[in-house]
Amino acid sequence: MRVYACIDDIEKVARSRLDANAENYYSSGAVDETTLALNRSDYGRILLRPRVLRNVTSVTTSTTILGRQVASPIAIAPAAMQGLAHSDGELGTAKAAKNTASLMILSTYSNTSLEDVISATPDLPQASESPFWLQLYVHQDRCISEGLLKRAEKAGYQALVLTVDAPVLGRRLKDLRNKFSMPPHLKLANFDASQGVMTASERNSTGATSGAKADASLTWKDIDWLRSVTSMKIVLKGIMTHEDALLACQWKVDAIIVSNHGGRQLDTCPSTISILPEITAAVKSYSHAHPTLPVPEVYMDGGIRRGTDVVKALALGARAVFIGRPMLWGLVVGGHEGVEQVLQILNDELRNAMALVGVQSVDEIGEGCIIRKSLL
Ligand SMILES: Cc1cc2nc3c(=O)[nH]c(=O)nc-3n(C[C@H](O)[C@H](O)[C@H](O)COP(=O)(O)O)c2cc1C
Ligand SMILES: O=C(O)C(=O)c1ccccc1
Repeated sequence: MRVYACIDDIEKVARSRLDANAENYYSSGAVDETTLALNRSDYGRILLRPRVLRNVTSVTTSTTILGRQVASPIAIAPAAMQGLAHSDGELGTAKAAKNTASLMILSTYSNTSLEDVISATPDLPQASESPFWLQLYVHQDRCISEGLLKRAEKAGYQALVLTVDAPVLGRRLKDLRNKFSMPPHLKLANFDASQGVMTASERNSTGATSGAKADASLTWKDIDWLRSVTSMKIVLKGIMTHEDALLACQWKVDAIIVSNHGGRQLDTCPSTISILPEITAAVKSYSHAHPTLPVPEVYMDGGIRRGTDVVKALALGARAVFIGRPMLWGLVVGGHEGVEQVLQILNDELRNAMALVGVQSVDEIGEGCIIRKSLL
């Protein structure tokens, strides 16, 4: 396939190839798209400090995520309905995850079943090597979600990622105007028709009021319910305040993802990079107060488009970052090869930025690498 210089070049081509329905669904943020824009522009307010003469002949990006060795701190965020991007859908993304030894979170609302995603990578040595986590939207009928979790555990998923920022769906104006709906040739492959799982369009029209099948009644107590039905590790996706970060510590979840859902949920909430320091500080203070207790790992997503963005996120305390739209753009331009190229470009840029900042390993990336203007 064609070789691209950067993620923005891939995005341009991908967006021109999609029909308006899919292009708008993928690119939109909520309402005025204020948060969507901040997720990008706030990286520009953090500057990098190049340290020199430090021997950077062997820069490595390898790290661990929830104890699993990975080649890079850059991982794949869950995104619904990847069949809109490419006929391979989630199978393409899964293949790219395998080929690049990256971690991938599969969305509840995938067009490929969670079992088929795992079988796309049959040559993994053992289930514990599986690079897959499952994102969960809890159904009003809890039995349906329990069934999904049992299937995921059996198939070899290592963690469940509970998305906590979407009790109702954000108002994406273009989708409302287009009356966005999933094309009839696609299915929500983790469910069968009798389970009454809504399509995105149904959720759009009902999500803010009543009748949606996603369970808006979820509270912190439901973490105990999740623990009672699965032994997978638990990750909360969508934490944006220090209060909720502390609650996540108290509820002993394994990890949190600082995320505002790519600016698609509550518009005018802050960018993730601007709120990350507040979250990592809260988790650190909990850890100091409870030195014998394990604390959640902190990851983030939102607006990562450059290797330098990754350095900034790691400098502010994230252990890993997830990419949403860039993965979708890669899938559009080249199926699994396109996603691989996206990961390749970001990892090349990350290694380049690390060498120029003067560090050889991700552990060396810290506050000393950046100059932070006040972001709020
Ligand atoms: C088209 C699209 C679909 C998404 N679907 C889901 C989903 O099913 N579950 C979920 O937790 N997050 C979903 N997200 C949010 C992403 O996981 C992630 O938080 C966000 O895309 C990160 O921002 P970025 O796109 O700027 O990288 C979706 C995002 C997009 C753009
Ligand atoms: O579009 C999204 O961001 C998303 O998370 C979602 C929610 C419901 C159905 C499909 C996707």
